[in-house]
Amino acid sequence: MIEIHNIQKTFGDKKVLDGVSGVFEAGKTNLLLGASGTGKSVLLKCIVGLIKPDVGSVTFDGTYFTNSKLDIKQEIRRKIGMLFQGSALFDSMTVEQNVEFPLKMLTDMNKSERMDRVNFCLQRVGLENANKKMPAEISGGMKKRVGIARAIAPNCTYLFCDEPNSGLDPQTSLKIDELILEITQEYNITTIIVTHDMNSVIEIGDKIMFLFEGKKLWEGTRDEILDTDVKELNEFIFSNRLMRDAKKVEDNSSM
Ligand SMILES: Nc1ncnc2c1ncn2[C@@H]1O[C@H](COP(=O)(O)OP(=O)(O)OP(=O)(O)O)[C@@H](O)[C@H]1O
Repeated sequence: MIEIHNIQKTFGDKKVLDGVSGVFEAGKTNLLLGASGTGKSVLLKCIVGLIKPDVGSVTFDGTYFTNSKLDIKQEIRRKIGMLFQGSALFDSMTVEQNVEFPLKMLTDMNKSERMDRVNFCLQRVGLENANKKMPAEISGGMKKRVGIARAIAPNCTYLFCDEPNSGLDPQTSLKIDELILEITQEYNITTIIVTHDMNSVIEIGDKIMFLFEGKKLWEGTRDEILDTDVKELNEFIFSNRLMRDAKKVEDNSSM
């Protein structure tokens, strides 16, 4: 479980995060939802320690992270897996070498242990025959799978995904969402996903935090989101025609 308390961040004269608090539970897909520029990525970076918040704290399973000593931070960082926008694979390395990379950096496994783990993770994401391929030779969806395999390779306790569906077609997006959900539940990972994709909300939104202009305006589950009376969230959701149609169907069936 990750807890954040009163996170505030200002760049120049722009207050990007204005006192955001919340709890992200283990074994659940926790979504950070909001329009472009509303502070989702900055919040994610504050949580993982890539940006230092001006005010506020983050704890990982009760261990205080913000302002902690380096060794405590490093211990927590070892348990963090990251899936970056665009996958961020190393282009000069094979798929296998990409997944092996964090094991070399973060563990004292020997070569054969590393290869066992690489093969296990690649199999888990459905890529058992891609070991020797280069990133340029595989599709966007496969790259995301390699990114997920790399993120979970060191047995992560916490998984952060920054817009995992960016650049993917709807069908592939759904498969990636399902894979993240399955892995989260199977290994009881605390997963935080930055997204503005309403399909992901409906498919995998165990818990959703809606950010608007740096503030948390709403939180709840995918079952609650269509009935919200928060004006800004309604405007965000129903700017999507499919969502308007889904709401009509829901309203008609409850009449
Ligand atoms: N390092 C930085 N220095 C100055 N301003 C920044 C920095 N990082 C982010 N910002 C600003 O903070 C605001 C929020 O950015 P952020 O990337 O968190 O938005 P977002 O909600 O993730 O948007 P998107 O969905 O488009 O990725 C933006 O106005 C952005 O320009």
